[in-house]
Formats: sequence, C-alpha cells, structure tokens
Amino acid sequence: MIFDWLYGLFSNDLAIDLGTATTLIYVKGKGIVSCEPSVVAVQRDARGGKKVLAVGREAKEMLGRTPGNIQAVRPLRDGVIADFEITEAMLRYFIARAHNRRTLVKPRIIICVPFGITEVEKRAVKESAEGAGAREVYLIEEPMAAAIGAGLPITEPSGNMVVDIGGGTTEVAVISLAGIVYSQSVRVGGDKMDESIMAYMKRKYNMAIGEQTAERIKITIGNAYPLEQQLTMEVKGRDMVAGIPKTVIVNSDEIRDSLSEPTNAIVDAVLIALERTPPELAADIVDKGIVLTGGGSLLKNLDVLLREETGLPVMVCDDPISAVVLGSGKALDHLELLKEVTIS
Ligand SMILES: Nc1ncnc2c1ncn2[C@@H]1O[C@H](COP(=O)(O)OP(=O)(O)OP(=O)(O)O)[C@@H](O)[C@H]1O
Repeated sequence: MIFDWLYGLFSNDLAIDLGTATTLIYVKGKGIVSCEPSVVAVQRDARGGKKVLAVGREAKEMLGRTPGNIQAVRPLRDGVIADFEITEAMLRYFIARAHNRRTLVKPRIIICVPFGITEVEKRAVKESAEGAGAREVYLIEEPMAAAIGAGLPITEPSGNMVVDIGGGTTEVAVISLAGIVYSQSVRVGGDKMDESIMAYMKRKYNMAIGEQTAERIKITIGNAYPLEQQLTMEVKGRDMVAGIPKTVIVNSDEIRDSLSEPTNAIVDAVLIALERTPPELAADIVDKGIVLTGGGSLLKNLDVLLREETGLPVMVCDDPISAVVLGSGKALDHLELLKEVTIS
C-alpha cells in the first residue's frame, strides 16, 4: 500500500500511440504532453552511417525540402514499422523528452501497436522502450485502445464496433468482453487519401504537389459525401509541362471524386466486418451503432457516407486523434483492465 502510494508520487508512467502519421504521448496525471508527426530527419555519411538531425514537427517541415545527404523519413508506413532503427531512435527521443529524468522510479510504458504486429516487431518496440529507460513495457493493440479511448463499454458481454482510420491503415474491430472478436486492417487511411489527391492534381491540372499540400487540401475541402455548400481552395504547385510554379483553384466536389477510391475501400472494409460478425454481436451493433476514431475520421462527411451505406448509426468520437493514446492511458491507470487488454 505504502509502496503504491510512494510509487504514484514518484513515477511518471507513459502511454504512447506510435502512429504512422502522429506519435502522441500521455503522462499519467498530466494528460497528453506531446503530439508530433512521426517523422525523423536523418543525415547519411559516405560510409552509410545515419545521424538523427531532427524529430517530429521540425523534421516534418523538412519533408520534400532536403538536400541530397539529408532525408526526412517516416519510419512507419502503411501501419507497419518500415525502418526499425529509425523507429527506435524516434521512440527514444520522444520518451526522453516526456519522461522527467529527475524522478526516482523508472516509468512503466504502454505502447499502442498495430493489430497483428509480428513477434519481431513486438520485440523491437519493447526493446527500444526498455533502452529508453522503461521499467516495464506493455503493448496494446490499436483497436482495443481506440475503443477504450472512445468510451465504449468493452468489458461488457455486448458487441462494440470501432473503426480507427489512421494515416496508414483503417482497422475495423468488433470487441466484446475485453477481447477482439473480429478485426480487419486495410492499408487505406489518410496517406492514401493524400496520394489520391496528388494523382488527381497531376491528371487533371498537370500539376505536381507535395504530400503536405495534398494533406492541406484534404483537411480543408476534402469530403466523402456532398457538402451542403461547395468549398474552394487555392493550390500552389509546379506545372509539369512548363516546369514553373503555378496556382489553380480546386473545389470540394472534384476532391470528393478524387477520394472515392480510398473512401469506398473504407466502406467495403466496414461492410465485410458486419457480414463476418457473429449474429448476437451484430444485433448489438445495430442498436449501438459504429464509432469512428483516428484522424482520418475527421474527413468531412465520412460518417454520413458510412451511415448511408450501412444504414446504421455512425458517430465520430470526441477528439478522434487522441482516442488511442487516451485509451492506452486509461488502461495504464486501471491494473485489472491493463491485464485484460494488453498483449505479450
Ligand atoms: N480534419 C481532418 N480531415 C481529414 N483528415 C485528417 C484531419 N485531421 C487529420 N487527418 C488525417 O488523419 C491522419 C492521421 O490520423 P492518426 O493520427 O489517427 O493516425 P496514426 O495513428 O498516426 O496512423 P495509424 O493508425 O495508421 O498508425 C493523417 O492522414 C491526417 O492527414
């Protein structure tokens, strides 16, 4: 008892959402202390060695703007770890910054990982957190963390459907009695939406735009179902024929059309999940509806499209970008829940 109290006083337990697009860190008792792009700027020397120059927001600014020997990389792609070494360096950086090293006790860290992560990837994530000073490392799968973060009653014997639309993947899961009954991950998310916009700008306007511009278009006027009012936006890029910078005005209808492939893939993943859900749990979902989490769920009217296509109630949770890290943090706060929902 006294140990628990002392531990609570001195420890600085962390929850980390290691996302393809964003890494968020939650510190027990303080809330979310960091929310930065999962990007690392790396300098390569002649012998192939790598030196980390910047991490997070500062590194994202460098994407597409670096000289030859410096590379701004996203170490997680399509929901999986594409570069172990750099993921580890990024994790160390974020943990070191969030963890108050003056505290006496090493932190317990819970890290949220993509559903279906391999044993090798699990070990890599655990080892990098241990290397960064963790006393104990717990892993929680993304759909579970998202469901807890969205406030779903996951420990009850009833079906809950959560659709987490991230940067690299969309994970559709049905959860009951603190277990994942069904989960399917498709490699479609915010990144594919950005790619579709880039391809459209090339096709329609002969114009090359960068990833960041495509993301801005998506966030500002992107949509999945007709908006009440048409929106427009000025876009700057490079004319691919003349080779000089140019500006065009695009509208929300054409951007919706350009996004139809990724948005339809998300609808299909949800329809397949509904088809494969055991009947009793499907009946619960008909009553309770589908909850959307993840930054991709903020695409305008994506909830409306899903409602139209499934005929079920669909709602976006409060603060969808933080749901996963908040859910992981909540698990860390409740020992019983932690045992039930983490994977080894
Ligand atoms: N308002 C918005 N409208 C549309 N998309 C948005 C909006 N805000 C953020 N996004 C997109 O959400 C995505 C990031 O979501 P999130 O932070 O949940 O992903 P992640 O957890 O890093 O990825 P993953 O779950 O694949 O590991 C990005 O593609 C971003 O462009």
